[in-house]
Amino acid sequence: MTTKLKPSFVLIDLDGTLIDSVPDLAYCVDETMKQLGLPVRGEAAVRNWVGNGVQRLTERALINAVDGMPEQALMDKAYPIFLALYQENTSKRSCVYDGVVEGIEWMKAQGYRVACVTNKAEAFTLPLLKDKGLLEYFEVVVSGDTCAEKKPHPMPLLHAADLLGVSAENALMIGDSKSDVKAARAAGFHIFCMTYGYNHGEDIRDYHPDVIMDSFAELPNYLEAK
Ligand SMILES: O=C(O)COP(=O)(O)O
Ligand SMILES: [Mg+2]
Repeated sequence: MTTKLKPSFVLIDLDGTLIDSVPDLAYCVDETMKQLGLPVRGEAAVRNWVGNGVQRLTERALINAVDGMPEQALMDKAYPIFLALYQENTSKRSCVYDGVVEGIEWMKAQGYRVACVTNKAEAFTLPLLKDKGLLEYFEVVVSGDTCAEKKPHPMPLLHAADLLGVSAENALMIGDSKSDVKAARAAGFHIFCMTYGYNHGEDIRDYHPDVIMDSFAELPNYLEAK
């Protein structure tokens, strides 16, 4: 990208973009598996399963694969166990990625409005952002169960625009996965992606975001200053 963008507002994904949440999610997946008498799955596998909400994560953990569905009876047993564990283990092992605070503070200092749009259910999103000191940066938070549809559907992005009271034109999404790219394209947003995030084991470059960044600290290279 040659010219710097001046987006009307900026939406930021949570898992794999702001916060490395996999250590807590993997702990809860493995404890759930143990309680069900199933083999633990480990952090590397869980890393490939995050991004479509906690229900889909639990389904993937049960079948030990990205695609496919478990038996409904097994899911009915597993999901409440996972939810109870994640409620107690939302943020203890999770970390804000280096550069995130610097990048957000830079954007805020330039007058950019920022909001968070995640597929994580609100009951976990708000405590996680709060515990990690990020909640105060966001004017609006749209979670995985806020709208009838999740990313890759554009609905949560457009809903965030509505809540901010601005047109969705010339807006920017910053994410880590193909769901973020697809949702942003469908909503007519610009899309920047982080190299370090979770994308189901695929290289995010294959989905051709406008910009690829290793750190939020690179944002001044791509966004206009005040
Ligand atoms: O899978 C989740 O629960 C959330 O993922 P996201 O924050 O990357 O949208
Ligand atoms: Mg993500």
